[in-house]
Amino acid sequence: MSVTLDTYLVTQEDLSAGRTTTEIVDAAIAGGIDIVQVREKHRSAADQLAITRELREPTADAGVALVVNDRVDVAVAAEADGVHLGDDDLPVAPARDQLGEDAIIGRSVSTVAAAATAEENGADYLGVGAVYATSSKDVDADEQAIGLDTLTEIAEAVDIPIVGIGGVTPGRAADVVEAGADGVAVISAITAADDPEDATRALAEAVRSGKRRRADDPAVEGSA
Ligand SMILES: Cc1ncc(COP(=O)(O)OP(=O)(O)O)c(N)n1
Ligand SMILES: Cc1ncsc1CCOP(=O)(O)O
Ligand SMILES: [Mg+2]
Repeated sequence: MSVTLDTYLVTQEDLSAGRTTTEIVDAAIAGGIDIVQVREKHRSAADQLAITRELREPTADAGVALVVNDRVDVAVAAEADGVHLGDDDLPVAPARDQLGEDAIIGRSVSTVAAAATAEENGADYLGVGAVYATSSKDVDADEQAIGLDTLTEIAEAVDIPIVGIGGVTPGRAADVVEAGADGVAVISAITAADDPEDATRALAEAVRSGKRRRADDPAVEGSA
């Protein structure tokens, strides 16, 4: 499995100022989004399935990967490209058994040890965070923002791609990528933006800028 992860939209309709998830995703596709995760945690499985099915054709037509948060069963039923799994979900290996070798399976981590384990277990990519404080997800009191230094340690510890998530904005995305992420995952930076299409473009430009900065860094092996 190989997937582009530069810009990654995680959906959450209740942050979209009255617009539907499909409208937000359509705008993100127009702005060049690479991958979309259906994360409508307060909706029923039936609703999650309906939303994912509605997004199947437009994402496939645009060459945009479509994954489902938490629910392997919804991903199978909607013929999504994969799932994004966290600590409370099915482990990677049984999810792989159900979804197949070609499925995209992402795993959330916030420590080097968890990242190494997820890689060993066959995850295709890691969602690393929360990098910065966020109000889009309830986090336990002991789960503070991990910051860029921990993200760099995780990036250096694994060979699979990682995306930084949590409080990422167009103004911060270049720093996240320069610190070692392959891309950035966001909810509010696109979903709550006045113009989600423009916000997606701004994120993509910031990711390119972070990659240029990393390539130019003499501390990075093989750079100029
Ligand atoms: C890309 C990406 N990274 C991390 C997460 C967080 O997943 P999880 O820890 O399972 O929490 P919920 O999103 O399920 O509340 C993610 N969804 N996507
Ligand atoms: C789902 C998730 N996992 C870690 S932080 C987060 C929320 C990201 O939302 P935002 O981009 O609005 O901070
Ligand atoms: Mg989850």
